[in-house]
Amino acid sequence: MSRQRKIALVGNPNAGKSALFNALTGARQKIANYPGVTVERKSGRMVLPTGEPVEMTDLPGAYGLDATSPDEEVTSKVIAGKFAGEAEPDVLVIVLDASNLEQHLVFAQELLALGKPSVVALNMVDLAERDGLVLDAAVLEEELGVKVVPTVAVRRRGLAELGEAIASAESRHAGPGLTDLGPTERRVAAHAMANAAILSESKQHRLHARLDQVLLNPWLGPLILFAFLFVVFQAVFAWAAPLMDGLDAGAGWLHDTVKAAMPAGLVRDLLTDGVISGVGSVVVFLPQIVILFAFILAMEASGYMARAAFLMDRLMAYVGLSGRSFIPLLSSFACAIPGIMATRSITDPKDRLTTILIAPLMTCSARLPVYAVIIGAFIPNTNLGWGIGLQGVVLFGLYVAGIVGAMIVALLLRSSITKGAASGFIMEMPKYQMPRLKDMAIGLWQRAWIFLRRAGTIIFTVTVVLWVLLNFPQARPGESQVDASIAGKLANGLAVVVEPIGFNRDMALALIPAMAAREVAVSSLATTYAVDAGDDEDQQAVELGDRLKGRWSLPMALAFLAWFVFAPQCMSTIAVTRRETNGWKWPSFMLAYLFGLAYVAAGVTYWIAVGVGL
Ligand SMILES: Nc1nc2c(ncn2[C@@H]2O[C@H](COP(=O)(O)OP(=O)(O)OP(=O)(O)O)[C@@H](O)[C@H]2O)c(=O)[nH]1
Ligand SMILES: [Mg+2]
Repeated sequence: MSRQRKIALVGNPNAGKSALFNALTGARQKIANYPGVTVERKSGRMVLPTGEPVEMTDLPGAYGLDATSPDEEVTSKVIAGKFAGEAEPDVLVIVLDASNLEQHLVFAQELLALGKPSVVALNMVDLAERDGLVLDAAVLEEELGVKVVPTVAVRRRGLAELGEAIASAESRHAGPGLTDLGPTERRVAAHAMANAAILSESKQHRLHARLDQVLLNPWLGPLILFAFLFVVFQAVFAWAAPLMDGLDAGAGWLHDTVKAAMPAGLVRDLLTDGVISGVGSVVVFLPQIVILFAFILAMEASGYMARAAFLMDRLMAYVGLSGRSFIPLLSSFACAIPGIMATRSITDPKDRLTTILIAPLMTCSARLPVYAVIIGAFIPNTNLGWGIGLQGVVLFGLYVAGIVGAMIVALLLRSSITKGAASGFIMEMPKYQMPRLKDMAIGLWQRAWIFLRRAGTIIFTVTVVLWVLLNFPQARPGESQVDASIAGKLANGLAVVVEPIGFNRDMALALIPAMAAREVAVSSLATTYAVDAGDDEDQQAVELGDRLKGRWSLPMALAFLAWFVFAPQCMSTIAVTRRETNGWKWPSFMLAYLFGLAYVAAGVTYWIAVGVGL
C-alpha cells in the first residue's frame, strides 16, 4: 500500500489555519519543532469522507514563497518538498480570510501557480458577514480554478464540504495563467478578483473602504496623520492643565501639612523636601501621560495605528529601514524597552540592529515630565490663533527633533556600520472599529499604574539618595547647603564638562541621578531647590517652574531640552540593549553616540539662542 497522503494547510498569518487544523484533526495531533529551527511543527490525522486516513500539517503563516523570516522559510521549503525529512504535501489547503480577501489572494495566486492539487478554504465568512460583506464562492472558484469552500473554523462550519473537496482535489483546471504573473500583477489581479466576488456589501463596509482611500492616500494620508499627531500634543498640554493644578495643589497641601505636624529635624526634611517634593513633582505629570496614552490606545484600537505604520513605511524606506521597524519605533514613544524587545520581529539582523540603536531617540513618556516642566516654566502660553498654543507647538517640535535625529542616524548607520539593502514589507490592515471604552480604561489604568509604580520605587529611591547626598555634610552658617554637600561637589566636577553648552551646576547635578530614569531630572531639581530654599517659608511655597525661571536663562532651558531629546539617560535601556545584542559593544556605541549628539545639540541650541539674543 502506498504511504498516507499528506495535506498541508497554508496561507497568510491569521487566516485561521490553526483553528481549521484543530477543528479537522481534533485531539489527534503531534506538536514538535522542525529540526534545526525553533519553528513549531504541528501535524495530525484526519479521516476524509471517503474513509481515507491522511496526515494533515499546519504550516506557519507566510506572505509569500520568497521567505523573509525563518517561519516563512519553513513554509516555502516544506511546500516545495525541499525540507529534509519532510514529505512533500500532496494537497494544499489554501486558507483565506474572507474579510481580508484582497490581501490573502496575493499569496493564494502564488501557491496556485505551483500547479499542485489544491482547495481553497474561504474562512472567517462569519466575520465578513458581520462587516456586511457577502462573498460569492462560485465566482472565486471560476477565477482561481479550484474548489472554494466557505468555512467558519471556530464554529466548525463547512468542515464536511472541505473534507470532500480535499478528497477530490485535483490540479487546477482553469483560470488565467497564474504562473507568469509578477508580484504587482498578482496584486492587481487580487483586487479585481476580490471585487468580482462581492455579492453584497453593506454601507458600513463601503464606508470603511472609502475611509481607507482617504487615510491611505499617498498625499492626504501623511497630512492627516501629521495633523492628528499635532492635535494630540496640543491636547496633552491643554486638557491636562486643570488636573495637574489639582495634583500640584494636593502635593503642596501634603507638604505643608506634614511640615506643620512634625517636629523640625532631618526626618521631617527628608519627608517633605526629599520624598514629597521629589516624588510629587513627577506624579503631577500623570494626567499628561494618561492623555498621551489615551490617544495611542485609541489609535491602536480603532485600527488607525496599522495605517499610520503603512504610511510611514514609505518614508522608512528613504532611510534604509522597512516598515517592520515602524512598530518597534512607535512603541518606543511609550518606552524604548518594549520597543527594543519588539525588534525581535525584524528578520534582517542589520535592520534590527539599526532599529535598536535609534529606538532611544523616539521620545519616550519619561521625557514628558522633563519637557513639560521646562516648557511650562519658559515658554509663554501664547495663543497662536485657531486655538493653537505655543507650548504644544514646542512639545511637538521636540518629538519631531527626536524623529528627525533618528532618521538621520539611521541613514548614516545604514550607509556605514549596518550597510545593507532594505527589505520589503507587507502588513495587514485591521478593520476600523470604535475603540471599546472598557478596554481603553483597562489599558490606561495599566499605563498609569506602571508610571506610579516607577514614581514609588526608582524615583523614590533615587530621590532619597540624592536628598542624603545633598544634605551631607551639613553646611556651615552662611554657606549654601548645596555648595557644601557631596552632591554639590560631584556636580561641580561635571559642571566643568557641561559649562561650554550653557549648563549650570544645578543642571549638571540633575543629570547624574537622571541616569536611572529621565524623569528623575525633575524630581532632582525639585529636591535640590527645596533643600536650597532651606527653612525659608516664603521660598518653600514656590513652585518648581517659578524657581527655574528665577535661576535659568531661556537659552539654558532650551539647551537642557535639546540635551534630553538625545541623551541616553536610562540605565534600563542600556541593559536591555546589552541583552538583545549579546554584549557590551553596541550598548557602549549607543551610549557614546547619544551623549555625543546630546552634547552637540545642547551646545548648538545654547549658542544660537544666545546669539539671537533670547
Ligand atoms: N470569527 C472567526 N474567527 C476565526 C475563524 N478562524 C479562526 N479564527 C480566529 O482567528 C484567529 C487566528 O486564527 P489562527 O488559527 O491562529 O490563525 P493562523 O492562520 O494559524 O495564524 P498563524 O499561525 O499566525 O499563521 C484566532 O483568534 C482564531 O480563533 C473563523 O472562521 N471565524
Ligand atoms: Mg497557526
